[in-house]
Amino acid sequence: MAQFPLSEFQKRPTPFYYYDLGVLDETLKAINEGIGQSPYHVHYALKANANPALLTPIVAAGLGADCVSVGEIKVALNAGFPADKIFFAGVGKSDSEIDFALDAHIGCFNVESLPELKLIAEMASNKSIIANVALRVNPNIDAHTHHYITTGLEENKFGIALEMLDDAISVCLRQPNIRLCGLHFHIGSQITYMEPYRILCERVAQLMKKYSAQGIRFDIINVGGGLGIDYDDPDSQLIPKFKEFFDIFRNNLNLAPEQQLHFELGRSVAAQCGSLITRVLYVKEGVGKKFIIVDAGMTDLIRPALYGAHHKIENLTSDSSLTDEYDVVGPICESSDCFGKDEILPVTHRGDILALRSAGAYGEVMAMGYNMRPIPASVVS
Ligand SMILES: Cc1ncc(COP(=O)(O)O)c(C=O)c1O
Ligand SMILES: N[C@@H](CCCC[NH3+])C(=O)O
Repeated sequence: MAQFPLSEFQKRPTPFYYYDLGVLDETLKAINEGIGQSPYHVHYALKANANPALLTPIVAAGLGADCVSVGEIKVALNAGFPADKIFFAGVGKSDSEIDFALDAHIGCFNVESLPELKLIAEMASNKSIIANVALRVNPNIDAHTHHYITTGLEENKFGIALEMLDDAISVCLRQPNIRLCGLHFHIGSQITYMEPYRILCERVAQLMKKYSAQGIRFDIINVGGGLGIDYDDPDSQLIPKFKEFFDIFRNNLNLAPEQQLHFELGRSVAAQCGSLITRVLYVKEGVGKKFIIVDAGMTDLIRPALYGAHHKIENLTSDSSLTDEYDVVGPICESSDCFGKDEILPVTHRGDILALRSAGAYGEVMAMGYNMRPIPASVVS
């Protein structure tokens, strides 16, 4: 069971994000143990959570940074990620973002289209520098996850279609200011079923074979992120099974000598160390149901409203052995502002403190000010 500093919580205004750095440390240890002696490198996807309190231990554990905006690159640099371990992904990098990233000498651009490639080449040439580039390939693999967070299908906007990869590679080889260092893939997020990763290994191996026959070698193969976590029962698997995940690649993808395999993990690094802590404002009787109205809303944690996601809800203060059934809802003027329907919880009262678990990833970073609400604070221990 997760431990919460409850007396500390009771003194604070709610809602706020709480991060347990002990859980994060265990997670980072499991990542490094899972990698072992393999030539694998994990880049933490800052989009999951860019809170500096989390980034400090992530830098210390030796992870690189996967960024999707200049804002994230700046946060990564401030947190101490070495520039050459910062990779810049994203389907719509603006001119000013490319300009900043070139000047910062980041490690690599994960390029998603031919026009973007040509722009980076032109801007690098104007600065007389060489940009490292990995081409993001759309491998047309179904990740069997929520349709909003699947990214590796032809119908998705991401990456360069397999049919166009030859063209993109020849553009790279012709451009003196581009150094083609890798191929990049990312098939989706919250993937709990490992078969799509095995299929990805097959696709990668086919491409490596095809291009090595043409004398083209990639220093880096980047297979993206996506490893899912257990939202239903976080305590049964607080630390994701990283070794099993890396083993899929160990068993299905033979790297060439000196070749590195890169991963961009976000959710599996940050989710389980975080909870959204909220107070019960009212317990309201409806027709045939009871509502727990809490002071956190979809503005603080949007995943339930956006994806129909469910975060485990725990009442941290009730000591009742009796339970009741409730819909747990927030104060926002939207019917989708609902954290759980027909939740069985200990009998709950005004003032009780609830934890919405597994909220360390895509929680605080996605908070917004709708209804003129403040962005929640964060507390670490
Ligand atoms: C290109 C890319 N890399 C890495 C990630 C991180 O994914 P996750 O948080 O599922 O590990 C994402 C988000 O899905 C992404 O789009
Ligand atoms: N924000 C999403 C995942 C998107 C991942 C980024 N490509 C979530 O909360 O699950």
